[in-house]
Amino acid sequence: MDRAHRLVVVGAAPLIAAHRPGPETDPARLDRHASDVDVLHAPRAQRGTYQSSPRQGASDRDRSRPLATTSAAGRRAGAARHLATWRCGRALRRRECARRVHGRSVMIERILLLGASGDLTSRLLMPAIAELAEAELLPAGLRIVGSARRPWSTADFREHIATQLERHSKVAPATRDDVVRCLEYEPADVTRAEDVRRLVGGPERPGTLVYLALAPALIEPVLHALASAALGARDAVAIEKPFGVDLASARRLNGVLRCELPEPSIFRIDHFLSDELVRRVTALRFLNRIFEPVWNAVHVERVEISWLESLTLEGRAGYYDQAGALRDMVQSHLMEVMALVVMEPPSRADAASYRAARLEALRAVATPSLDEIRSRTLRARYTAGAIGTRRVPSYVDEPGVDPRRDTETYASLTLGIETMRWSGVPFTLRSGKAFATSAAEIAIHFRALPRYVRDTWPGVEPNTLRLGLTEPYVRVATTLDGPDGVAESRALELCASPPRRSVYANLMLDMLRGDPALFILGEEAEEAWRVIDPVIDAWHAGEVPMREYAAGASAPPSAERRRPTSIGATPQAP
Ligand SMILES: O=P(O)(O)OC[C@H]1O[C@@H](O)[C@H](O)[C@@H](O)[C@@H]1O
Repeated sequence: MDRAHRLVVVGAAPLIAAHRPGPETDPARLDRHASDVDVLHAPRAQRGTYQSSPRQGASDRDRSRPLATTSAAGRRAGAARHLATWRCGRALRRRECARRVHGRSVMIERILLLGASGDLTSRLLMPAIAELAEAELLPAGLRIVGSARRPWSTADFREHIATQLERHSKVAPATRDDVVRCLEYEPADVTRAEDVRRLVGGPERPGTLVYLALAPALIEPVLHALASAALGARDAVAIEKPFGVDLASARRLNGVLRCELPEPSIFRIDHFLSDELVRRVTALRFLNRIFEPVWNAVHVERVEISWLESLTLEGRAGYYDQAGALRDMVQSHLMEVMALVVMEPPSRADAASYRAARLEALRAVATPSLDEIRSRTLRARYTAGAIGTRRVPSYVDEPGVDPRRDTETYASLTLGIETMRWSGVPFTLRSGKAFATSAAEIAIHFRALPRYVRDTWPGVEPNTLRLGLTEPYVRVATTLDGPDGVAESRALELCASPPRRSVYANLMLDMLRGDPALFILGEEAEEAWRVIDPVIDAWHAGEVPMREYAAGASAPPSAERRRPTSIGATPQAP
């Protein structure tokens, strides 16, 4: 349905209340209902705005903006602003949002950090908030309430965060002091509904972002506890990855979340999407005419997305030994990066279209068959070695690792995409820990030139486009006519500007602005698990042998060095 035809019901509160899920609600009915109706953000107990869902039409941001105004003139002005913003596209909207943040008209007035004594809060969240404070991008008056089991007072929490900011943040001491002064602390057991209700507060509370900075095992119980706190239209929830441990658990989490909040207020975090380097892949494709015409199976032979790290466990065995490289990196981050390479240009410059295009890309990934899993996936684990001068023990000897879990520290798989654009092109995703150096990039390998060209100009190489995921480079291997008619390969290199803000500052800012574009949809998480679940099952069943590589290796295990051949459908002729 087009925006011009949407139905706005003023005073729909009783209608909404009638459809709020109760214990007796049939989930199937609710799902059906949820797919054709969106409840817009309007202050609870005031006006309700009820709209038949355009799916592709309205942006999530537009949906989340309260439409209720007090006078006809105000409503007209609001509508004009609304339309202008919608027409001007994402770039302008971003600027407008920045003004709204400065102008204090953002919805989020309080951040409730559950898991406030943990590593994520100290190392990433509070430094991100401090970075935004230094850039004057925090809404004035923002309150930050930390909560964890520790029986701290607010003064204890402030002292703890001040020390952590000194270690992990580069902001000026005055900013640090300002941020610390915004902090409060309330001890709680966040798996208990009454504790969560107390933390969230009653209906008159400020618009609250509930940030679940918690261990994966706590997410589901905490979401159930949160369900009893009756989150409202001005609230939002942020959830870190991994989103579930398989398809079934991701569906369960989505079920709870969708009963509580509209999709644009659920921020499922995949921090790679907020990384300015990763985001460049869509800018490169959609803001330049020269790439899009060759971005398809006619010209591209294969695509590799690699994320190799020199990091090892870094004290995270408790989590990592249960996850492994496939769940930790491939199911979430690399599948999302692949979606950015695969997706069609969004039909509009708004969050809803952008997310829908990513989701469609993931939907098109073929579920690998057992034969494909045997021949096109690889798992491996590091053995003792050295990374530079650092001696590294075998993964199985690392503290906290249970060798019976058979956890991989390197995973690679080659997938096929069932679309007209990509049919037949193998996409290889690989990630691993304990390599000699960190190397992360997207490599688009173009098809070879016709044989007579290769015969006439020896040395001619097919083009490869490489995008750095941790370094701001874009390189294209090109060929020139060298002396004596021998082809010379040269790299055209674009050195893009370094990122402006840290990844967590970006994602925190987007949440405060209420912009969900760079957060994953529930269905995206489910599609990624659909692809990965059969691989996990086959690996557990011993269908693919565990290989080894020495810590400090400079390349993936040798079994993977073969080029993958066409996958799924027959490739189109070059
Ligand atoms: O380099 P970044 O941004 O920390 O991202 C990589 C990390 O991403 C995390 O999500 C993974 O759990 C880590 O294992 C990985 O090291």
